[in-house]
Amino acid sequence: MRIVLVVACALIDPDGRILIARRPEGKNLAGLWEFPGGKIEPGERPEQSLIRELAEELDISVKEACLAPLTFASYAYEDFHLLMPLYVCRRWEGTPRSREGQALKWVRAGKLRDYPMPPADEPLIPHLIGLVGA
Ligand SMILES: Nc1nc2c([nH]c(=O)n2[C@H]2C[C@H](O)[C@@H](COP(=O)(O)OP(=O)(O)OP(=O)(O)O)O2)c(=O)[nH]1
Ligand SMILES: [Mg+2]
Repeated sequence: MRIVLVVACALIDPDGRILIARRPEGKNLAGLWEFPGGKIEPGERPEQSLIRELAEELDISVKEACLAPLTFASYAYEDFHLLMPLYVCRRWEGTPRSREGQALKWVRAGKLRDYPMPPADEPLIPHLIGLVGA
């Protein structure tokens, strides 16, 4: 089974809400809500990949010291095994805006279940509720 390493981030605003993004039509898992992030490219450290993805997708600038590891997802999709560290970040520069056509939404951790997410993400929700409350 091919292991695909993806890094993702829960941005948390001062109200304790979390940013999720809707996967575009045409991609796998289209229409599901995910944490911003993406695949690690050759030669990158995970934190570098995440900083790059957050700039590409959301137009924000994040310092490595502002990324804290929370937990990870490990999930067997049909054609690959996803291993996805989830970081949290409460400090960034700029205002997140969608640069790749994804719908964005700030939601309370206790409301994440109202937004269909990839199956890999579901076990992450209790960790976020534990961190910021429902
Ligand atoms: N960014 C992100 N990806 C997730 C989450 N949950 C989950 O199963 N994934 C999966 C979906 C994709 O298969 C992969 C993310 O990689 P990606 O967003 O860079 O890649 P992609 O397949 O959308 O696009 P591409 O680069 O292959 O064109 O991880 C999540 O919460 N955030
Ligand atoms: Mg992505």
